[in-house]
Amino acid sequence: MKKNRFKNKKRVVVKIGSSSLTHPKTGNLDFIKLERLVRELCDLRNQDIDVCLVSSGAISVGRKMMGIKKRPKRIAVKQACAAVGQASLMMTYQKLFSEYHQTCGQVLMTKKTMIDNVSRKNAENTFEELFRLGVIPIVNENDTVSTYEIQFGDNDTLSAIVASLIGADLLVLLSDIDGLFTDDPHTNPNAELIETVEKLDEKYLNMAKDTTGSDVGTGGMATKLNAARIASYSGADMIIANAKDVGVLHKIFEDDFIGTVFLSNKDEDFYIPDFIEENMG
Ligand SMILES: Nc1ncnc2c1ncn2[C@@H]1O[C@H](COP(=O)(O)OP(=O)(O)O)[C@@H](O)[C@H]1O
Ligand SMILES: N[C@@H](CCC(=O)OP(=O)(O)O)C(=O)O
Repeated sequence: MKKNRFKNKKRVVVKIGSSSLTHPKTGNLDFIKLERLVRELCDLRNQDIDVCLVSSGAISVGRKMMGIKKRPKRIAVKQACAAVGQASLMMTYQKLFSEYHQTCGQVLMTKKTMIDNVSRKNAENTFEELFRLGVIPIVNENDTVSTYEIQFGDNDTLSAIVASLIGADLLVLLSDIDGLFTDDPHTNPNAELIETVEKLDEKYLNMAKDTTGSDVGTGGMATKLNAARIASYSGADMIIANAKDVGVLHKIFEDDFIGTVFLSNKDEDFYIPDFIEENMG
């Protein structure tokens, strides 16, 4: 891989998962982690990089606020949790971003937003305008209205779709693990970290299990590889890195980090609505 590959990236999408935003023991928000994340993102903005955050956590935060101990299965319960949790999460983000004089905004999407030509174009225009104004959009799935037929279901995929929509050149998935391993390290202690994936073929897809390492995560490594496929076709590099030190974000731009890099392989014929219809219909 070329040295300094990430130094000149202009538009980055950063996704953080629920398990990385909350303390595993209590399920409460990890304010220190969030504060550091926000500082890192503001510093990227200060370098004139367009930044978009895809943040999970609505359901887990809402679940905690309403004292629901078990992971909800019923969709209506998840939606109610998301209604409460998303508002609270945004309040926290706005407070933290304002400490760095950074404006942020909320964008909630469903699969319909991307399939319908008018709403997709509107979403694209909104993102462009937010970037022009120097705002950091914070994206999540619109969980409160998104039933089975219209949901992405996981934010790894959503973040790649957003990266594709806004023409990002880098997608970073901050996870509870260092990157893609040869097998799930939680079940196989001999699993080894893969540093670079040049071409995402069967060999890698077979390594990624859909098991999640936490009580709040969705999709495990399988959805991350799906995201890598979308990002790569769209012309964005993708990195999986560990959210335990969110300082990894500036280290990426300094080319000095631990993680898995999926190199972009732009496909000029790649058209996101077709991909969604064909693969997630
Ligand atoms: N090949 C693999 N390499 C790394 N992690 C894997 C692999 N297969 C499955 N996993 C699991 O995926 C988990 C990360 O996905 P997930 O729990 O959805 O995290 P997040 O909430 O950070 O998105 C890891 O903790 C690990 O248990
Ligand atoms: N949209 C959901 C998160 C879905 C999701 O992919 O969660 P995660 O695996 O924690 O990134 C929420 O905000 O609770």
